[in-house]
Amino acid sequence: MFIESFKVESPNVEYTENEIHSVYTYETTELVHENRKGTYQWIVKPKSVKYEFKTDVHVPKLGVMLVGWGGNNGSTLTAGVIANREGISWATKDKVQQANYFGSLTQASSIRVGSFNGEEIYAPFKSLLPMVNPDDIVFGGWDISDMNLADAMARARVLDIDLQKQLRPYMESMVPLPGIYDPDFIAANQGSRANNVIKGTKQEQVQQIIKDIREFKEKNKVDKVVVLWTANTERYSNVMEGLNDTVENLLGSVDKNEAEISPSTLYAIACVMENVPFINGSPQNTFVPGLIDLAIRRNTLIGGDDFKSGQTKMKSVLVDFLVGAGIKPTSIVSYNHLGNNDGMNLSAPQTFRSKEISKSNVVDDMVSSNGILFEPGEHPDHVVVIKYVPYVADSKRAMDEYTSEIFLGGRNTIVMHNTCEDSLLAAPIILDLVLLAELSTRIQLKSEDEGKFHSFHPVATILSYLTKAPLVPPGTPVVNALSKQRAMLENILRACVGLAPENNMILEYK
Ligand SMILES: NC(=O)c1ccc[n+]([C@@H]2O[C@H](COP(=O)([O-])OP(=O)(O)OC[C@H]3O[C@@H](n4cnc5c(N)ncnc54)[C@H](O)[C@@H]3O)[C@@H](O)[C@H]2O)c1
Ligand SMILES: O=P([O-])([O-])O[C@@H]1[C@@H](O)[C@H](O)[C@@H](O)[C@H](O)[C@@H]1O
Repeated sequence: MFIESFKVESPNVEYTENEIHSVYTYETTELVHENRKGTYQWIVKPKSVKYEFKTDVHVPKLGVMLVGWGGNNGSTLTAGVIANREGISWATKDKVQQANYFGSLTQASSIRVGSFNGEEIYAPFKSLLPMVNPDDIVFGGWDISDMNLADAMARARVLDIDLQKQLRPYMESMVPLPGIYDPDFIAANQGSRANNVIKGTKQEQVQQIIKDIREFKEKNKVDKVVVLWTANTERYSNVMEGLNDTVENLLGSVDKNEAEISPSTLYAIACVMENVPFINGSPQNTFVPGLIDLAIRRNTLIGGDDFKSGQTKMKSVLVDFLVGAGIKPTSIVSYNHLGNNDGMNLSAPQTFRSKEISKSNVVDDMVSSNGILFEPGEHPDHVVVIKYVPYVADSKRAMDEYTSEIFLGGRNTIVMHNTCEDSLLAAPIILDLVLLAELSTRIQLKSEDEGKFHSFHPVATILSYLTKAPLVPPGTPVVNALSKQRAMLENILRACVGLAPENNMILEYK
């Protein structure tokens, strides 16, 4: 059965006018490796840690500024939110389609809250904690192309024509602000659209971004801004001592107009200096060490990298299933072709390499979790191929082959064809990223060993379900298995309202 909302009644949860305050016992383990009677043993000790969570229930008026606003993802997301807000429906060749938020975890998925009279009871994921209603988001942003959002939507060739016609009046007045353009970091084929760029030194560009954010906030009277990069994939920046390895060196390099500081890092510096969350939806290493340290120093949320939308999302499910079932993946070949501008940009070797890295590392944690199947350092053959085929446009065609070893020397091969409508899959993920980033900045926590409440670590691992290459604080394990990432996110939000983690035991019926 599905319910629309619920309230937790517990001595561990207090709802006040300003916050939800919960006391939560975190059950974990402590491991020791000790010499017991002459032999070393791994000892696992269950451990309980008391936490308190406080969630500010005042949902802000949220402004979202997209870098690459005029792109396929940016225009599709903007269009989708307007269509939902205005309750637009449109004719397709099959039926009259209503706007929806399908593909958004926060807007279209559910959680189990218990059972009632022998029936499992589920509620909307978004009913866990007060979240921004996406219909209320004010969009803005930057693009190196000056095309207005209505024309950008048409250029993207993602949405039905009848929908586009109804949206045009809302979007034609939306024009991206000039962006920071550096041809050295994206494919040369992007140069023809770069007619809307910020001139000046890197420092002047950073200051312009800061000014843009302030003016956007003032003009739209928003309480908070979140900035998200959905611009083209850049090549990796070289990380070098003295250049970008520390805060001082990074900011010094900007002052010296060092060529190796990328546009995405400049946007991120501006956001962190302005205490505005910055999320990287692409695979490049925007977050060089100096920037991570700057975000930590200023306690400003950063998150990324690279939306996990289709082929890789499936991979983080399938490999988790195989390894979890004791089946040994030995060869993974991921091919796809696409014909949008993203694909055209990725046709350059240096930008493709950024994507190849994020699409390849996604199985590392699952492989290293099973020493029965894999020797230390052993991993499946893993190949990623991306081809640019203009005709298919945004309708990316992914073809995967997973070969595994099974019982008694058997072989299992899974072949999959997955038509991922890239922007229609990515847009809801962008929405979740900005909504969850905003929510997480309203949560404070404190363990029994800590004297005062504090925010989550600025490097937002809570967003990892939505990214191919989760950005984590130094020394933190990277988890890519989709089910674990979703469980982590849901269980943290459950803890904020004093609900135990979903353990799927349903002992009541055992
Ligand atoms: N399913 C998906 O679509 C998906 C999944 C994962 C990652 N991504 C990443 O998301 C990004 C956007 O994808 P898309 O399909 O919307 O691409 P797109 O090419 O349609 O849009 C990118 C936009 O960014 C603009 N741009 C480029 N450099 C800029 C800069 N420095 N400042 C401001 N604007 C700039 C371009 O003019 C373009 O309008 C890409 O990096 C892509 O790899 C997409
Ligand atoms: O998320 P996913 O479908 O695995 O990966 C996608 C790639 O397959 C595609 O080639 C690229 O253009 C998209 O930006 C996205 O990164």
